[in-house]
Amino acid sequence: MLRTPVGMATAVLLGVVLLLAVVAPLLWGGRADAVDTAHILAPASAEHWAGTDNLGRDIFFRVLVATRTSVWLALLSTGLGVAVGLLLGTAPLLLGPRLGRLVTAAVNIAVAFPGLLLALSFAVIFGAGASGAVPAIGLAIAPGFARLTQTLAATVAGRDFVAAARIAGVGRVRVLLRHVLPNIAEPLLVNATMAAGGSLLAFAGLSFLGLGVQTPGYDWGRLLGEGLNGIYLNPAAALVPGVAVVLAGLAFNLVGEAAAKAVGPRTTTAPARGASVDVAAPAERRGADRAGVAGQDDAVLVVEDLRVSFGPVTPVRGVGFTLRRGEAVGIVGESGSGKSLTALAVAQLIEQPGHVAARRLEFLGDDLLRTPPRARPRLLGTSLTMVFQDPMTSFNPVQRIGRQLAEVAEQHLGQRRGPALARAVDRLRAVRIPGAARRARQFPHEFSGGMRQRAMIGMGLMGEPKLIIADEPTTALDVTVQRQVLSLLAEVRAADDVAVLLISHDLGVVEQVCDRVLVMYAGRFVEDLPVARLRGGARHPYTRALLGAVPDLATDRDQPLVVIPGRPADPAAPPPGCAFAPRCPLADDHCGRADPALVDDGSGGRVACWHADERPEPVLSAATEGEGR
Ligand SMILES: Nc1ncnc2c1ncn2[C@@H]1O[C@H](COP(=O)(O)OP(=O)(O)OP(=O)(O)O)[C@@H](O)[C@H]1O
Repeated sequence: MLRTPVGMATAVLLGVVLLLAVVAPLLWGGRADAVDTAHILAPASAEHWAGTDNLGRDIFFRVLVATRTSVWLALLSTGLGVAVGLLLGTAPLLLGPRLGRLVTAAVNIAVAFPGLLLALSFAVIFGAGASGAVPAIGLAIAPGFARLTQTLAATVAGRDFVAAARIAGVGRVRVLLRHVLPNIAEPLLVNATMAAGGSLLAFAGLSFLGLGVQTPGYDWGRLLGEGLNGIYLNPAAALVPGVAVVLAGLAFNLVGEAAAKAVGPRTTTAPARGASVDVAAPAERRGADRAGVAGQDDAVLVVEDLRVSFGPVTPVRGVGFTLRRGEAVGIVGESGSGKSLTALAVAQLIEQPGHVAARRLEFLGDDLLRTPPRARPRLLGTSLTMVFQDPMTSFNPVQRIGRQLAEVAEQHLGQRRGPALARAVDRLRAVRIPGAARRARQFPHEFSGGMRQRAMIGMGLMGEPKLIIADEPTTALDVTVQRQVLSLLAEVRAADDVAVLLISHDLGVVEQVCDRVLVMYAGRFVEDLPVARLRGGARHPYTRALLGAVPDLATDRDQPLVVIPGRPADPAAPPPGCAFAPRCPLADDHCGRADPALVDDGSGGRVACWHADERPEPVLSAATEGEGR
């Protein structure tokens, strides 16, 4: 913005205002206070450009000299308002959801009062004078700023890189300082600068009403009030301080945009390209013992009867599976079937009002449900890596890639900045990022989607992850890059014996990476089978329907695409009996009444269907309007 004529003019204007605030009292303080009884209330003239006041003092010089008091008091009250607003706005993040809700409610009530009314009320409470007006205006602008901060912080707090940081065990304050605030700095700065312009006007208003600066002190508001008394004799006496207030306010407002660009250019320029992976978790020393314990039965993750609910709605309704060292398991299913919630529940990332319950939820032998909440991030942060889908939210856009990787080593391995950065470069090299040292100094938006994903896997390798949870990691990538990323995942898995839980709606991706497939429908697993048996050996009508809906080279392009008839079950009202029954051509009355359990078939698979052993007619129908996935 500084390169544009308007931006430059605004910056110059603010520069002049600030310069005057510094030098005017030094240069013209004497002339502004010089009493000239021979020229009392003189109109504007060549000698006195804005006339004189009732003591014959030059109004123009008084306006110049008043710049310091006006600007200084406005900045002071803005600083106070911003500080209080930031504290209130970030309280929900720091205090947790319950106390946070109280603060949010208080802020919402305060925002409902008009700012000017608040300022006037506080000014009366604190008493007339600058020392009362500063906190009055500060407290009046704080609620608006708090609301803005809350909204912005909540948006950023829900993004994947924050979830990633939380898995990695980064504390609340650090998450706030390193991940949340830098990403909301730009709009906050714009708002703060505009608030300074507003404070300037508010202060002028209070002084004008006699509640602000008191004699013998003076600011623009006071000069404006005095000038208005004689406006018919000397309009310039009111006009000049009025113009000063407007110009200075305008300068603050317009320059906010330019300042914001200077502070956070990366947040505004980060483009969206490709998907990405998130978080990392290294292993610390005790991870080795833990692996030994887990090694007895090789189980990395044991899940039994896992349920995730939001109030009366239970989108995940009792799922169970075991993941062993080096094993790759895929969860497939239509959108909304509960795949992501299952993964988030394992990573302990379900937020209130969500509730997670399970008969067993063990990671590397530790009972996650019995681990105190404070210890969970530490436990997971050392051995769990999460790879998210959304390319825009996986990395913190305002931190260099190398720094973000290094943070993991600093946090969990206790490494110093230098060695942690060296390790970050080494890990980037390990995931085949060309020019790793140079790339480590770049920001996420300078990486392509595929590179960002590889970098995220590299972040996972900063330690020694035992489990990688990848939630649709390649959905946003083109086929070539997708293949590279999947190969990398497979390599990491093979090299370090890492277990992989891959969430995908793409059966092809699951087939490429996984040993086993869990087919999810309406919050339950309906089939669990080895990948080798997926084509040809699937027993559940839903699994077969999913397979039938994937076009292959033999698919007749002249025919409409095959879809699964009907709509996925509503998690708020799952049908009684088998949830798939309303869409299943094999369904009978019994299916509509009784929900089949997931039963071991004795040959390495499990299926939940009353008709699993029947060879059904195809459950597919041609696509019709309003139907489909
Ligand atoms: N925070 C939440 N509050 C209430 N309901 C939620 C919440 N998060 C998810 N759900 C609901 O839970 C169900 C399962 O969501 P989930 O994200 O696990 O589905 P999914 O199978 O991963 O789908 P997709 O492939 O589209 O991500 C959906 O119906 C969703 O609307």
